Amino acid sequence: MLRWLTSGESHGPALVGVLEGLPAGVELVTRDLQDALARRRLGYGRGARMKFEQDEVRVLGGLRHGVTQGGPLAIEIGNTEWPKWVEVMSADPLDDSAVLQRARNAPLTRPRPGHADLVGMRKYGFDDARPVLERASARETATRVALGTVAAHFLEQAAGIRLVSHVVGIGPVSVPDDATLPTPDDVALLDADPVRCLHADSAAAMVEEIDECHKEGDTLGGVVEVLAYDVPSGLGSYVHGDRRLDARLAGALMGIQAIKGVEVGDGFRTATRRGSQAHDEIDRVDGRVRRRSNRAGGLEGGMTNGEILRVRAAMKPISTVPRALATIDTSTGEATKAQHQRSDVCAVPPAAVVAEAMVALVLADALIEKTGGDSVLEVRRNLEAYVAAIPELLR
Ligand SMILES: Cc1cc2nc3c(=O)[nH]c(=O)nc-3n(C[C@H](O)[C@H](O)[C@H](O)COP(=O)(O)O)c2cc1C
Ligand SMILES: C=C(O[C@@H]1CC(C(=O)O)=C[C@@H](OP(=O)(O)O)[C@H]1O)C(=O)O
Repeated sequence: MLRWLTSGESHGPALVGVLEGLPAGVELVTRDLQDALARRRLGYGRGARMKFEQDEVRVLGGLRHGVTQGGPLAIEIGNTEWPKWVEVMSADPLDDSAVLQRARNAPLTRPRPGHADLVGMRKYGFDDARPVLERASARETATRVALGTVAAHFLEQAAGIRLVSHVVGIGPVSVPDDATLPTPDDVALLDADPVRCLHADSAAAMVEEIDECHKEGDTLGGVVEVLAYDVPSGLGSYVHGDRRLDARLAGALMGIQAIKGVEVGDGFRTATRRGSQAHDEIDRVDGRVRRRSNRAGGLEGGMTNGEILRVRAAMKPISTVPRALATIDTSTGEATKAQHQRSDVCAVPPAAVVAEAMVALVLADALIEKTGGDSVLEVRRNLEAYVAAIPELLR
């Protein structure tokens, strides 16, 4: 079993991620994590913080001389904004009243609609939204990307599985259904595109939509897609709901801040079709079992079926709307406008990178579940034995 946990606040000293259950022998260097984190910072429409903050990565455990050791992998990502927040986020009490009176330390009492602020204050008994927003913030997704990068290295080295993510919609602009799917070889091209989209006309229209929205003091959401290539057939299971890989992928994707819907394969579009147009007919071509289409997105009965795995996640528009939304002041009960200092206009491109990381973690867990194994070599050997044992007529 592969488990992961993250800790840390948006403006605290650092975020920390722990990955437990990873086999030994995964080759990885700190630079790989830095590159993946840099990819998460890309994207047209991100706010000021992305420009002046860096992700300072340090591997604290589980990696030696560029190879995982089988023990929990611990990764620290320093918040370079920390020096400005030392007082606000101090772990120990502040006892100097002058310090407490500084504006930055004042309680936040104008909860922002669409954020965790209001309910978090009720639930955890705070009279200040600060502790709520610090942990609810999507800053935490940096840790997920770091952990997901480790999982992706494992998947490729143990099983040849490779992933790629891209943006298929921003606001009202969507990539046409028949657009060519990107492959893992397109990652550099996707990184170079401001909205992580290879369909040039759609990408241009998305940038235009972001500019328009920015001018009007508004925000945008969109849809991202993750593709996994060369996934062996038989990861996940139909035998119980919580073992279905589609359920596990949906849970992991819905666990990302601002994700409000998940589709597997053609997803909601499948519901509008007749059965004859909804499924992927089975054929035998050159002695191999093949599908005539991949509407199911590589998943049937909660298991991978050997086709390209394809999942989408819908992100709601950024909640901190510059043209501030109505709220109440929780210290007076009076009507006011929600607190706002700075924010992204659109964070759909980075959400694609985060979604890819979550899919990598779930697939890595499912692969280890199928093969067992304490080292990359053992996982590979077990996977090869499983595949070799599939009867010829089922291959
Ligand atoms: C990569 C990424 C960046 C985000 N940036 C912002 C932001 O700058 N401002 C904002 O209000 N929300 C941002 N969000 C969304 C909020 O974190 C999220 O809406 C909030 O925590 C409430 O959670 P919920 O939308 O899942 O209910 C971002 C989300 C992601 C995935
Ligand atoms: C810091 C990141 O994203 C942040 C996510 C976020 C939110 O509310 O989720 C709000 C913004 O932070 P702040 O309120 O400090 O400007 C984003 O910049 C990041 O992705 O690294």
